[in-house]
Amino acid sequence: MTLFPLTVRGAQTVRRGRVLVGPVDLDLTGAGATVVMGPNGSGKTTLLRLLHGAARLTAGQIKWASDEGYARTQQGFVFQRPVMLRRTVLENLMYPLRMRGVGKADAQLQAREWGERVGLADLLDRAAPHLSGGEQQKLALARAMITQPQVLFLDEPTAALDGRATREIEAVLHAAKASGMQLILSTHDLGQAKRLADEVVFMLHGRVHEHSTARNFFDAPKSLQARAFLRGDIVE
Ligand SMILES: Nc1ncnc2c1ncn2[C@@H]1O[C@H](COP(=O)(O)OP(=O)(O)OP(=O)(O)O)[C@@H](O)[C@H]1O
Repeated sequence: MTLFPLTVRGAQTVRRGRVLVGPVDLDLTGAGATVVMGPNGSGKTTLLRLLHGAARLTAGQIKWASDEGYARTQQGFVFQRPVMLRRTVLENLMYPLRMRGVGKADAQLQAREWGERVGLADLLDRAAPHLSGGEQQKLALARAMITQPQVLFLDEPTAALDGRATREIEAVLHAAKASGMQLILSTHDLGQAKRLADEVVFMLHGRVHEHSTARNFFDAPKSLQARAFLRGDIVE
């Protein structure tokens, strides 16, 4: 069962009388990687959380093509700052599988495989909170992917990382895309957006300002604000 298209109509989230995001209308067809861009405070994180069902929808609708319960099991989320269990890397990787009733031996086997895939094979017995920032983010990525969700949300997944860790994480994301996983990620890193995006959602003041193919967005942005943003100017 496919989750796409995702249909968003008049979606809005309000906190203490202030509109954080919306109203947003958006149709995502599952075209590989959707990169959400925009200046600080434009609502990227809130939009991702809304689409994932982690932020409360004050008005409007967000509908996946499949039923809601199934859609929930088919989504992973990687936060900007990873949240680790105070256990070993292996146990962190096994956790989502065990939660879904996978047997211990099988979970361990898959956890080892995924640990290897993201370059953590030598650190499986290390306490997760003792990993470096880059290692923790790789663990968070593997832990979100281990259940093989159809959609993976990533909120600035490499914001605090150096070039090498960023490259390694992007390699995992390219492999995920190639395997058919849909990515919806926010990033400040223009280079990363160009490397990963199939389409771009450009946010401004809590609204979707532009939604187009990556090629059109980077080569011929429609709005003045998007052009200014791509030039590195301050956009208000
Ligand atoms: N829990 C909250 N309570 C009140 N206001 C919030 C909350 N979370 C976010 N906001 C506000 O909502 C707006 C959108 O924030 P959001 O974090 O979604 O933007 P962003 O584009 O991800 O920003 P950045 O690039 O700085 O991470 C901002 O004005 C922010 O201050």
